[in-house]
Amino acid sequence: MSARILEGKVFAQQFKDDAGRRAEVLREKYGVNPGLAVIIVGSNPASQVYVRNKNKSCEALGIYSEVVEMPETTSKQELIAKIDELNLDKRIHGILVQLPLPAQIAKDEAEILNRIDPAKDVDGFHPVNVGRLVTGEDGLVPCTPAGCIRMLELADIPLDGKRAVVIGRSNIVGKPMLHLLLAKNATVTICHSHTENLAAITREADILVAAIGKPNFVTADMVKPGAAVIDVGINRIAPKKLVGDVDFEAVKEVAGAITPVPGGVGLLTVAMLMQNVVKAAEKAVCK
Ligand SMILES: Nc1nc(=O)c2c([nH]1)NC[C@@H]1CN(c3ccc(C(=O)N[C@@H](CCC(=O)O)C(=O)O)cc3)C=[N+]21
Repeated sequence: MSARILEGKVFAQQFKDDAGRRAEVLREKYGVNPGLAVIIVGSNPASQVYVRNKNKSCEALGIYSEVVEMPETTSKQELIAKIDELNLDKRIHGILVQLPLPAQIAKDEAEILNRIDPAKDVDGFHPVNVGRLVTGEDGLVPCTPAGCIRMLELADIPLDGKRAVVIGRSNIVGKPMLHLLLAKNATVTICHSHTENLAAITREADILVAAIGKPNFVTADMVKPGAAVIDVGINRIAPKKLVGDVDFEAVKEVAGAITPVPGGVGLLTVAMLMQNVVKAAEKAVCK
């Protein structure tokens, strides 16, 4: 039997509708419109879809959005000066520095991201927000993992007591995913490039999250029959061809539920970004 396809747009639309209603309340009751600033340094082609989808979503929800384009050769000091300016800007409730950064400042990534006011850190990458996630305090949660968890809940896929396996240990997906699944009482295992016997571990997963960045990494023999498979990968294998980390055609015959790429998790990421911008604006208003 073929798996249930978890269509990203169905879930993303619900998150965006909710963000739109809350933005409307902020405008009507407080005269405040949520605002997002996206800083792009240089031109990374992989980032362009994301920027396009973010702009479209902001427009649809009436959220103010500003794209700050800085040259490829921007120095750390120049980027930090821009962040400082946006930290003080009253119209801006969310700041996102598009990753990856160009080579000459890539090594300064942590210092740069840590400069963003945690209250405006809509990516949830600042150590203050990471700490809140780990301890279970309310904060801004990274968009991709947050979207995956909300989708699993809306899709009625049980997490409590279940085995969840995350492949990938990035700060952006793998690690926050671990904490979100743990908070839902799943038993969580993280696998990564040094994991021995990876397939034996993934075959135990009731929920399998693939965030590796390698096309077709997860094959059908690695999946437990009936498992929910969440594909976080976005791999461009040709100018117009996007694939995930999961061998979709084969795995959908084994899994119970699966997300497609495109049309899956990517759309949730954008929707959760809208939620985070609105949340940051709500907190700013109620301070
Ligand atoms: N600070 C920062 N935060 C990020 O969250 C971040 C980033 N930098 N840098 C780039 C990556 C990539 N990313 C995507 C989000 C949505 C889609 C997306 O909307 N994908 C759709 C459309 C695909 C298409 O139209 O080709 C889909 O998968 O269906 C793609 C890619 C966020 N990232």
